[in-house]
Amino acid sequence: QPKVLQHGAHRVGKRTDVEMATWRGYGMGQFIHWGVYSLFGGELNGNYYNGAAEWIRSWKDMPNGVYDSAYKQFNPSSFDATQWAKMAKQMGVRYVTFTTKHHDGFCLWPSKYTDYTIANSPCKKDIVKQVVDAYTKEGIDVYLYFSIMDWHNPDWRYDLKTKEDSVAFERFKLFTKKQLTELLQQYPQTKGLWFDGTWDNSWKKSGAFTDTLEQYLKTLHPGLIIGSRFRADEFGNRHVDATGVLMGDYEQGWERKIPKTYADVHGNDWDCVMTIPENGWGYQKKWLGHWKTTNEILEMTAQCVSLGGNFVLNFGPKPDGTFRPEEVEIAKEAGEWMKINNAAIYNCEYAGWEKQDWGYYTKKTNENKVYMIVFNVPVSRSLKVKPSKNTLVDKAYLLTAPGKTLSLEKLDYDASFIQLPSAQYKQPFVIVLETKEGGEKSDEQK
Ligand SMILES: C[C@@H]1N[C@@H](c2cn(-c3ccccc3)nn2)[C@H](O)[C@@H]1O
Repeated sequence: QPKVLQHGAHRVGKRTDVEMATWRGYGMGQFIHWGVYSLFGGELNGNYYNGAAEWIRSWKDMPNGVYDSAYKQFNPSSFDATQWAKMAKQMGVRYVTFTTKHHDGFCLWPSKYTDYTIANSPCKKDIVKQVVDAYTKEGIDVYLYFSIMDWHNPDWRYDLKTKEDSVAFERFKLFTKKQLTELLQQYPQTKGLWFDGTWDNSWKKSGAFTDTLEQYLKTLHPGLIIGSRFRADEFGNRHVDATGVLMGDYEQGWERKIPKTYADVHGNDWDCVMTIPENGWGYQKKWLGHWKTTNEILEMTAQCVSLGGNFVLNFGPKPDGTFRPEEVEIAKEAGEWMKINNAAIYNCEYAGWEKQDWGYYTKKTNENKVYMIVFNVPVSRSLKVKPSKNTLVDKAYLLTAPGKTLSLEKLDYDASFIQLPSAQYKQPFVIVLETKEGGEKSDEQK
């Protein structure tokens, strides 16, 4: 493979513009999966599909005709985008990613390029517009999810084996470009596009097209943010090109998984998208397996921010447009915690301090402040703190009690103990460490 790629990454390292700096500081986001699949909720004739509910069309027990005519029942009587946006605002999320078209091809906006849209359902509302407008009004940035793979479009191909395949896929690529143009022109508040359904050979063999299309979209919409799941290089590599450079503005591979260490993120921007049940993004009548508690979700949020990323939690509204009670409760509880502690989540980054058992460090961007987000108080109530080299702790206090300085008992090897007052620690809490330069010079600085 040649040293210089024609259609690989065009930038090495993070984007340095203000739009990406805003994205980097979000901390917490919301994903929403809503569409025709929500009507089924993972169930048909009393049988439950044991895969992800939004994939129910691919279930062997789901006749295509049954699924493909179901949009005629899509009539969310209780849909209220303002209510959705207010719930999200209360939760403390700062961006939302909303499904405009999932793999099934049903468009939640009145696209001119297919009849399989909300305009031909009983609902008729421009759902995408209502969501974009309502969330933007609440001050939450909107990103649009778009599945390249489109099971409804007869020109979609999983692979390009014949001349006919290639002719059809050319039509499909043009259709895709037109729909994306439509979305950016009709919903200009959009800050980015979240692509999915790009793992098949047909797309991997379209590296040059993905490069040209991404550049076209960014010209159409300057500042647009697109993750690494969109592109392929001319050799069919995805996410990382043949020379090992990320293609995209952030690493978009962290779906239902969180990096273990900072090394795992390879210096890229990234976010993790996560479901509340173990799997399944669209509404599911019966959540199979474990559902995450609010404390688990807060710990995942802290974990992601501590490793320089954002945490995005998915909600799957019911066909009537309301949320499950469990989702409403999680949004409320998480919001109560975020209201008090969001300083340790918003506009924070990887601190680079040695991880301790009590929880996670985050560092306020462009400030000499490190936060300890404490989830596990040891029976000794002594929290070990070991700043990075050439950094000293000047002052420590609970975020909720800035006037009461916590004492640090010095230990060997540049570490200290913070002795917590005896109290009941029922909630995760935050300690603020005001830092200053000093201590032993790091190897590089000698
Ligand atoms: C954000 C999530 N991405 C979609 C997805 C993921 N996958 C998938 C495909 C191959 C391996 C592992 C996961 N298929 N569809 C899910 O349906 C949901 O939209």
